[in-house]
Amino acid sequence: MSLENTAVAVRESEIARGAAERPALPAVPGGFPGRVAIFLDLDGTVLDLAPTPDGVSIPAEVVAAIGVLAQRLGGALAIVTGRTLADVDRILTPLRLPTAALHGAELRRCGGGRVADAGDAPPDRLTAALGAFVDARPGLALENKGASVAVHFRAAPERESEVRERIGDLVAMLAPEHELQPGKMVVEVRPRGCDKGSALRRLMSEKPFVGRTPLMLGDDLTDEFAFTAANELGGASALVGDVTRPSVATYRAADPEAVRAWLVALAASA
Ligand SMILES: O=P(O)(O)OC[C@H]1O[C@H](O[C@H]2O[C@H](CO)[C@@H](O)[C@H](O)[C@H]2O)[C@H](O)[C@@H](O)[C@@H]1O
Repeated sequence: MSLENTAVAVRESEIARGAAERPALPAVPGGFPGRVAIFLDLDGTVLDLAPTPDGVSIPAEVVAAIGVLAQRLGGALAIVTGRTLADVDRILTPLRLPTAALHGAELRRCGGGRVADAGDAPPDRLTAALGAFVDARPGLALENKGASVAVHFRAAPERESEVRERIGDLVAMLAPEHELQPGKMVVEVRPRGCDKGSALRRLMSEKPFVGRTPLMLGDDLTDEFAFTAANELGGASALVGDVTRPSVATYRAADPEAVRAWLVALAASA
């Protein structure tokens, strides 16, 4: 069965089921009512989590498989991530895929055309206050991404509630046009209204995605926006990892290794 003609059906009854009951991502996405479009989150989905943002890597054969799939789908394969576009391009070199970066604040359309910047950077006074907060607490790290800024506490997990509380207060005081995006051992500040769901919908409204059936793979809270969008557009979604929290995802995959194997197998299938 060719990828173009295969698919996955969304079953209403699967929505919000527990992870254990969610069916595994099919080896080949069968059952979609039309041609598929694939949307991939990176960290925790395609990439194993690492101690620091720079510590991630991806096997060359997986990059190659993603490239093959993108070509086979007529370009309808996009990255949907909290990372910057520059980071995505560095990690997936030499690919230049359609990408919603910074939770959708940066958007690159298929063909590498126009990059839309939907969000302003948080004000300097907020970044400075976050920097001072992080500098005073060993184990915390600031990741300044332009339109979005992240405070990582992976090396100091005991500081989680302090980080959440303080950043919440600072954003309310200094950057009310931005909002908090919690993630894995991280709290991010992103432009209000920029989320992965809006980004997926925007890509789906344009060639070569328009008219296709979206399948979104992700692992984190931020991916729930995109799961909802994919499901509502008649597609499906897969939650990656040993996740027990409620989710609207319709499928599951055990871990990033399983996702990488799935991509390689899909690319190898005729
Ligand atoms: O949307 P994603 O592609 O999943 O990106 C989400 C964030 O990923 C990165 O942070 C996470 O991964 C790091 C490397 O594994 C890990 O050290 C960190 O604890 C995780 O939160 C990235 O640094 C962020 O900018 C992304 O928003």
